[in-house]
Amino acid sequence: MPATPRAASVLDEIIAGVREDLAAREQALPLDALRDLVADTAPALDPMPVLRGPGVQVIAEVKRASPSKGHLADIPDPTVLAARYAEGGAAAISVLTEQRRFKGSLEDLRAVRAAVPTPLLRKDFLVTSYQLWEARAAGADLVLLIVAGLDPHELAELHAEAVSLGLTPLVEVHDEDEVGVALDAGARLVGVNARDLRTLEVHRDAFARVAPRIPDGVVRVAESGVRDAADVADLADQGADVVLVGEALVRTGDPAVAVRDFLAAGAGAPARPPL
Ligand SMILES: O=C(O)c1ccccc1NCC(=O)[C@H](O)[C@H](O)COP(=O)(O)O
Repeated sequence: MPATPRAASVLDEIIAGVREDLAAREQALPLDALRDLVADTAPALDPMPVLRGPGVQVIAEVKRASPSKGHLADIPDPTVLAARYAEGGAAAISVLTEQRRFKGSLEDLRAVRAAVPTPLLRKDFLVTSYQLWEARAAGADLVLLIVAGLDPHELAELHAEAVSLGLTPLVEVHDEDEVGVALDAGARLVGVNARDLRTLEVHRDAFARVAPRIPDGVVRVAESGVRDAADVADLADQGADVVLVGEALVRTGDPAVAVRDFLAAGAGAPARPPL
């Protein structure tokens, strides 16, 4: 009997849209021209020394909307929010550049780059080398690579190319099995996303379950569903080096104060030793 085809997950649908938009951009700006832009771009910053701690560090996200929550916040000028994050002490700023579901853009990333000196993460669904070059040309220092969105060979290739461009890849996993794939690709910065990108369910126990599989010298990031300082303190106890926070920060009255509160809640965490 023929196997029943698997239903497309939310992640599959997002990536299909990303590939369509990407094709249009590649048409408008061929890779050679993009490489020329990168040649004129300042080298990427290395966020790893700060992300190792001591204390839980914060990656603060510029996030207008999401597939799970819809509209989150009006962010007419992302540089204003980014400046508040930097003032609060964020170790890095994540800028969503996916347009269809998150209402972000590469223009947001370029604008934030021009406004703050903090390391920047291009938060998107990266599936091709072209997007790494785009990230670098727009001033990103880090890129997200999602294990569930790539086959292991593609992941390893993109990881190696990102590193050769000076980018620091944040390799995202959701379960224990994906940790092995991330490490095989060379990951030194692993994010455990509490949100299952296939269903959008948030599993609050994900970090506690998955983090023990991540070796000691690898920096561990807890992603998604962090609501408040108490969550940061719990994640610190579970071995998180970094929290990546979107919704709670874009919805708060004062993002600088919120980042400071999160840093204070995780201040006791020890530094992660080098690998
Ligand atoms: O946020 C979503 O709904 C989402 C859905 C599908 C793919 C990715 C998604 N989010 C990307 C992220 O990783 C989060 O923006 C990030 O971890 C911050 O999460 P939160 O603090 O819960 O806003």
